[in-house]
Amino acid sequence: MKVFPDGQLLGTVLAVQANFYKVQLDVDDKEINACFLLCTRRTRLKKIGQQVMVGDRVVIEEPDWSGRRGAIADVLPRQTQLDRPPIANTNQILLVFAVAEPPLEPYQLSRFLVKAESTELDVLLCLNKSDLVSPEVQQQICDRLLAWGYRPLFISVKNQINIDQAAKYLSNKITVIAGPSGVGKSSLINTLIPHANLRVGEVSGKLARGRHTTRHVELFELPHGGLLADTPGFNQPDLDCTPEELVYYFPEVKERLAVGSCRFSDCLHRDEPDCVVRGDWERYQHYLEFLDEAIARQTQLHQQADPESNMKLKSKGKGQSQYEPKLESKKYRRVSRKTQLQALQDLYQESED
Ligand SMILES: Nc1nc2c(ncn2[C@@H]2O[C@H](COP(=O)(O)OP(=O)(O)OP(=O)(O)O)[C@@H](O)[C@H]2O)c(=O)[nH]1
Ligand SMILES: [Zn+2]
Repeated sequence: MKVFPDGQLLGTVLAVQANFYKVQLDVDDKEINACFLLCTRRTRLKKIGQQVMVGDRVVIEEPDWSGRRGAIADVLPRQTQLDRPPIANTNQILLVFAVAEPPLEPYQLSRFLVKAESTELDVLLCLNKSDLVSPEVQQQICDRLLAWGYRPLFISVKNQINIDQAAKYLSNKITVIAGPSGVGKSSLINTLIPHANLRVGEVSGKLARGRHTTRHVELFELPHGGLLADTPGFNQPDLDCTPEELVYYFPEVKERLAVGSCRFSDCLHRDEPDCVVRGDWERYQHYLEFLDEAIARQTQLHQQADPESNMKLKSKGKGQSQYEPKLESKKYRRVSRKTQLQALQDLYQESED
């Protein structure tokens, strides 16, 4: 256990309930069983408005070992922050799809991938139920996804194929699992973490997923280190990026943009001349469809906002000012972490609808 000279301890918040935080203390020795304390938040943190989230790295003071209690004295700076689900320090998203039952739909997979990429976290792709298709079909799917810029891991929870490999990807990281309904996410979590006890194959009433249960975010500890959070099943995630950002969420196009650039800096890669993106790559049609959505969404937002929202007030000196169109600089502006990480929020909202 890491103990600071003044008796402080370091740990990770696994769950928040009412005003209590379940904190897993860091242990140096893997043989020692993880140690949990139920903690409160120091008044000083409340006063400065410092929230404590699931996933936060925290400093614990005054541990009471017999009562398994402690107090959170400080929160270390967050590396990442998802707002819905509210989880700090997530490293990656594990996208789970099935090769069959339900059938693998390229358009739906593409949507999930773009949504996941928009968080700017690492994206892992597991294709479950590989027991249901031949090795030849798996190879075809694999070749196709390689061209999309992804190397999928074929697994079968039923036949315990490649589960160790999947576990390796997750070790010592904080991972959020996502994917459509019925692909085997709960089955995978249960096989990775037997004590998680998620109910499998029920349409409603699942732990933390049912319509009528209170949203409860919890990180489950993986046996070989690392933490895993479940997300509710959802079928069509909403894309909420801007038209300019969209293209960057297709890994197979990033290469084209790395070696060349379009004639127009605000090119949306539809019918503009001298465009390096337009071409015969498989998901170009998906790109065009998602782009239409993003444009429609942006137009709607502009209409709701101030009518002068696409104009900015420019000072002309001597107290005078005048409206001018805003420059299209968004494409080269890196989107703020917060905006990117809000992308997963819809997964939660939609499942609650
Ligand atoms: N053939 C086969 N069936 C599987 C496999 N993994 C899970 N299943 C079955 O697929 C069904 C759905 O599994 P779940 O784990 O509930 O799927 P889920 O992704 O958690 O579904 P939601 O909770 O609706 O999001 C269950 O009947 C499982 O028994 C597998 O590897 N092969
Ligand atoms: Zn272009």
